[in-house]
Amino acid sequence: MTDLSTLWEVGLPLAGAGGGLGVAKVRAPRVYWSLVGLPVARVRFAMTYRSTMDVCGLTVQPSRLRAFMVRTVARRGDVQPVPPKVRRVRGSSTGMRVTLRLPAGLEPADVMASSERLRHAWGVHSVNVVETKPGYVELRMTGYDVLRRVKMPRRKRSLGPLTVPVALREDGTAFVRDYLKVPHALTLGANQSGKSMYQRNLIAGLARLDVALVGIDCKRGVEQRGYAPRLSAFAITPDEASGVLDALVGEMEERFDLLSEHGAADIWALPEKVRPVPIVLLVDEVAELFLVTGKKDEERRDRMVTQMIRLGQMARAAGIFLEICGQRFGSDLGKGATTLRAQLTGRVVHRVNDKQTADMGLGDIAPDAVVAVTTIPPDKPGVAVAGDSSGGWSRIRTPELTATEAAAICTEYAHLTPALPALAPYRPVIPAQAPPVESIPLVKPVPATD
Ligand SMILES: Nc1ncnc2c1ncn2[C@@H]1O[C@H](COP(=O)(O)OP(=O)(O)OP(=O)(O)O)[C@@H](O)[C@H]1O
Repeated sequence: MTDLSTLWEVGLPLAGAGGGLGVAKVRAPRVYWSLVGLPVARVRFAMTYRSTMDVCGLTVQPSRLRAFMVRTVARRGDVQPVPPKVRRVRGSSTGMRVTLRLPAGLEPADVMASSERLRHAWGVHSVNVVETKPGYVELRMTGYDVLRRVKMPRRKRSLGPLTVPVALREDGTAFVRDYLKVPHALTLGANQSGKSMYQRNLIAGLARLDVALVGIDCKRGVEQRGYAPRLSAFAITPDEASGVLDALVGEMEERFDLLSEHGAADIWALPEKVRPVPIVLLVDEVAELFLVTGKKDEERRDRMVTQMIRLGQMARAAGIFLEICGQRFGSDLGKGATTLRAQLTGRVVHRVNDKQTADMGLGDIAPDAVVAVTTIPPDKPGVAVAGDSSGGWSRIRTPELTATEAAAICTEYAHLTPALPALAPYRPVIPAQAPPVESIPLVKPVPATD
């Protein structure tokens, strides 16, 4: 009887706690990691650090001075190889970060090459190795798959004037679109891969900033219609798109006159009172701009492509940035496609249907990332590989945001929409009474521009 009641009193709470942790592991991985995973990982790391580094080949022979000190001062006969010095270990709600000082003879690439082995040795979900400064690397470990259910980290410091956190990286940090660092970008992906979700997150962030947004969506505006209240100009047909691109090039030339008047290299060097507002051009399904059905279309297509290339080559200094989206972007689109692509150095590639498309997106800037794109599973929409011209890349996933939520944000921040005289003919007309997203009229009749 006593045994039974002891079993009842002790066993039941234990079983309950075990069951609770099991549920937390699946339903609330952050809580589970903070309560169980992190303490275990810390102990495991501390106990196995030296041996793990040794078997991973991340140790070096000690210097002569050190060997001498060990033999004479510490009076030890055997002189052990030296692993990188652990400078800092920090836990977070998603993982653990360890700063290492590399001894002479080891370089960041050596540690990067062993990241898979380190991951298995310490039983964590992933280990990313980042060089923080010469001689130092940070091991960014995640305790669980943070991309399974995306929760963006809280912003600790204010980001720059033209930066938008768009997605979560697999190391638990925010993937930030920074227009001052990477002015023009390309987003690729097959149907249902998550391109629209990426654009929604981007526009939801941009809508809050002091920028003018210009939309080109030649699928009759189906994707961007909801953003209309926050757009300074909106084109839904190739003719309108051509007019908008001409107007943007005209605006760029005027801004260059202003820069040369003030002897400024870019708009950020201008006095605040004359500085024009930055413009972000969002192009949905770029292939629509390349389509031609006759001779007349061909002229318009060539003109549009030339204007986009000009913007890509020169518009950064004038504060005009390109954000282009499509399913594919290769030479098969037509003349000028690869020249334009070369200007778009920020790349985000979602799941694609073939390796060739992954190559189009990342082959020229981060060749190592191409294989990562081909392994994105179809049941994980929104997962993408982001690369930039530095050759670095990371796996990212956007948080879920519905079209209605993105439209509501654009309506909320509609008062920030600047009127750009050059683009006035393309300003969407929004009725005073906010209508349902589907019934927002699009643009005024477009005057002939040529
Ligand atoms: N980050 C994400 N997390 C969860 N679900 C997502 C994510 N991104 C996209 N999805 C889902 O995947 C589906 C396709 O997403 P989306 O419409 O963004 O893809 P797309 O590439 O724009 O497709 P299409 O080219 O056919 O318009 C949607 O049901 C969306 O809810």
